[in-house]
Amino acid sequence: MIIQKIVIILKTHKTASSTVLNMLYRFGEEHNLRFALPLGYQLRYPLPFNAHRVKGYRGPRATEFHIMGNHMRFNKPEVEKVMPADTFYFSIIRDPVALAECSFAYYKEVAPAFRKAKGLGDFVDDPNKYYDPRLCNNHYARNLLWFDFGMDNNANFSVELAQHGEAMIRQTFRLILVSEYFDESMILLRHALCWPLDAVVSFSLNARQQKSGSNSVMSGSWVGKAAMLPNLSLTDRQREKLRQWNALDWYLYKTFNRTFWEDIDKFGRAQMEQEVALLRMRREILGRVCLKDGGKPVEAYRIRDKNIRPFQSGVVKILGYELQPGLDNATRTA
Ligand SMILES: Nc1ncnc2c1ncn2[C@@H]1O[C@H](COP(=O)(O)OS(=O)(=O)O)[C@@H](OP(=O)(O)O)[C@H]1O
Repeated sequence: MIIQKIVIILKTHKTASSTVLNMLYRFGEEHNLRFALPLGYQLRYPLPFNAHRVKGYRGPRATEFHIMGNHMRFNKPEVEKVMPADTFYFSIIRDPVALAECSFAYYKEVAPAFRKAKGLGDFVDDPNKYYDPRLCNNHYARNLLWFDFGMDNNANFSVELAQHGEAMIRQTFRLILVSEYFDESMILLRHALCWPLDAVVSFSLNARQQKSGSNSVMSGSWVGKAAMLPNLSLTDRQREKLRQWNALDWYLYKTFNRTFWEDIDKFGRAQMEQEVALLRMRREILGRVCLKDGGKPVEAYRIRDKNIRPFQSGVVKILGYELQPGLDNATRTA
């Protein structure tokens, strides 16, 4: 089996995709691979991807890139101009309810549909009161996965449409990972790419600080702002309504979740358990070596090295890691 070095991840939003992309960056750097990076901010998102947004692009297949993974709205013909024909396409999905919670918290001030809603529950009780499909950035509020895959997130749900979208995805993407089963996803990915286990060991990035009062990393300044946190609590009925509101995403999630477990059955459940256990062990060892306080994510201001502080958006805090002091350079950059 040959190590696959030419890959694209369609970096869907709020699905743990930054954690995955970070691994691709690490693998690419180790193997001297060339990245298709955005010319400026992002790859034209939320507009459909255009090859000219890639730094160093000089026409169809003029420059061979190995890895592409920044946020984009998928647009196959343009992607094919940048990436070689034997590129391995994959992506990652997340339960639309969890995705909506994360998106609401993160894009509360960015998506007009979320801005006026007091909480996610209010929003979903009457989404049409808040949601105008014509307004920029409202795609964060409805069928965000479907949108990122390049399709119309405002289309009315029908089984035919959903199946058509599914078929388009299957035609191009060899693997769809599932955020809720991140470790199992990493094992499937590493086998599909013939990568060593250590290439898929990672620490979760972009975690959102969850609740006030429940976390030992809380600080005085944070407690003071807790009242501004968006209300994300949902009843079972509201969860169901969220699935209906995001019916296209819900279809994708159910369908590809099924395929994911079929793939695991083909791989072998026992083998999967063994590899997941190994992966977790490697992560724990690395955490003890590299991260302070056993690797517990902390608020950005606690991280002394400003270069590794996580990007912040909205009113929720995005957590990062404080490195173990005194790491030698080789360990630090590995
Ligand atoms: N390994 C792993 N397993 C499960 N979940 C994980 C993992 N890594 C990141 N995350 C969660 O993914 C959310 C951030 O997603 P993204 O990195 O895709 O966000 S972004 O679109 O790039 O801004 C964010 O979710 P929330 O915490 O619910 O906001 C992260 O906690």
